[in-house]
Amino acid sequence: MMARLVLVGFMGAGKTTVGQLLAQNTGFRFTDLDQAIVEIAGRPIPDIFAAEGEAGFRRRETEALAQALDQDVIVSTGGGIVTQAQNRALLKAAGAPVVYLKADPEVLYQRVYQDENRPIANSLDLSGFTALAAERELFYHEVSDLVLTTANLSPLEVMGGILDEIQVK
Ligand SMILES: Nc1ncnc2c1ncn2[C@@H]1O[C@H](COP(=O)(O)OP(=O)(O)O)[C@@H](O)[C@H]1O
Ligand SMILES: O=C(O)C1=C[C@@H](OP(=O)(O)O)[C@@H](O)[C@H](O)C1
Ligand SMILES: [Mg+2]
Repeated sequence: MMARLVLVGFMGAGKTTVGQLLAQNTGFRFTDLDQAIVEIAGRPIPDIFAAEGEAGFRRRETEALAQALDQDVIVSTGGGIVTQAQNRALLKAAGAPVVYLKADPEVLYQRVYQDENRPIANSLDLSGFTALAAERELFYHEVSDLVLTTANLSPLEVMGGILDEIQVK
């Protein structure tokens, strides 16, 4: 069994929102890796970061990714999924189409910097956030089959853009 579709992209790109919409629209089950990690850990993401460090969170994330890719689900990843070589290898070998949701860091920053559930966004100023996006940019391209620029698109329009290009069935 394998995943139907995987969404990647930087924090705030709409992976969780659009993944949920895609699942509703196609009837497939939905797995958000962050939600899966929180369920297994029994505590919210900032608490995992505080107790286990980012390294602890990344170990949990790789495990959650490997599991989800083996299931019949639509998968939304966290923005840092591509920072680990092992995760990039898993994504490239997954067989499922991987879609990169792309938008300007300025737009993304406004969406997430005040969100207390996103410890990394929370701790960075705009220039740090932009630099981190730039560091990851090549990796998102490396793992993805389709790049969708989401500027000015609503979540429903982003979903439509994906379904125009990829047959999720
Ligand atoms: N296309 C969009 N246009 C405007 N706001 C969006 C869009 N996609 C997501 N959002 C909003 O931005 C925030 C981050 O979205 P989310 O789905 O959590 O992103 P991600 O999972 O990629 O970090 C949420 O408040 C969400 O409602
Ligand atoms: O970019 C990152 O390093 C992270 C992104 C988050 O997911 P979203 O991309 O859904 O915010 C979450 O996995 C964690 O806070 C770390
Ligand atoms: Mg998310």
